[in-house]
Amino acid sequence: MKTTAQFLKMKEQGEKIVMITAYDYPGAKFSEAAGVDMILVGDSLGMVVLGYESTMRVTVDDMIHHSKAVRRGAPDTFIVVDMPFGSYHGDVNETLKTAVQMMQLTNANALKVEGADDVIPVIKKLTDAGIPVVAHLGLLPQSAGVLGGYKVQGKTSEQAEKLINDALLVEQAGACAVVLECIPHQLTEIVSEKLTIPTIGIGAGAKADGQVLVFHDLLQYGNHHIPKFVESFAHVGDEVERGIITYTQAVKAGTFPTLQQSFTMKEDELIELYGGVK
Ligand SMILES: Nc1nc(=O)c2c([nH]1)NC[C@@H]1CN(c3ccc(C(=O)N[C@@H](CCC(=O)O)C(=O)O)cc3)CN21
Ligand SMILES: CC(C)C(=O)C(=O)O
Ligand SMILES: [Mg+2]
Repeated sequence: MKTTAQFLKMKEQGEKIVMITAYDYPGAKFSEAAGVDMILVGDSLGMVVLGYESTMRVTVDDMIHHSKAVRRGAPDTFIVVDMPFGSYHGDVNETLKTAVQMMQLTNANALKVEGADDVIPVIKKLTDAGIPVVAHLGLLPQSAGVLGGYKVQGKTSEQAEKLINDALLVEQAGACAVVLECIPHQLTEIVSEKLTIPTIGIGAGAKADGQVLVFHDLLQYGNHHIPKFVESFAHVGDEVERGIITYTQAVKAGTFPTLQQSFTMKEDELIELYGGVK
């Protein structure tokens, strides 16, 4: 398993960091086998796995449940778990308790929190308690209600300046990496140069130190809206659809199962049972 120190070294040496989200045992297993550097159990699971319209209804228990499965599937990969909406904005001691519970029950390597400002003390508190924290700036899905939807962030010089400053603040607070979501590529380049810790981009261009994509987006698994910044490297949904349609047709037509997929009783046992009549 890679460590935060190794991620720093990868940045120094210009080796890209590959991150993918995973939400269950098989997804984690495939990801580890493919050799990704980090897995994120994202609260995006609320949308792509649980069918909610946003990430706002995902709970700490949801995150723990899925993260445990991911750890079982990827025992040797660095796992980051999202703290969900509302779980880190109360009293900072309460947040630490929640964070400790998430770490202990899931055996994750780090937790991720969205934003700067009020979240800076949280990053400090968790880091001081020994919990590695990944920060998340730019488009903050947990604040979409306030930001006015899933919109690109940091397009004006003023917004960009605030984001650069926030990035420096989360680094100072102790963050071990920072996710940059949906910002102009030029801003990603500036932030990545200014920081010592690695930047992981999503919709943030090529200059981030690493990239992250949602499992179901990059594999096109599901019929959800796929954001513009995604490249789909496979079309798993088409295969799933084809497979289930074919199965349905086979059962209806009586072509499945055949003797090949059946269990057979020996002839003498059958004679015993029916007196030789089938
Ligand atoms: N399936 C999925 N993929 C994600 O990357 C993702 C989630 N869900 N849920 C949580 C957040 C929300 N994210 C999103 C979702 C949609 C857009 C999107 O549609 N953006 C518009 C551009 C908006 C603008 O014009 O500013 C697009 O056309 O891509 C962006 C980020 C990223 N995260
Ligand atoms: C989009 C990524 C960075 C995330 O936070 C998630 O998947 O929840
Ligand atoms: Mg998230």
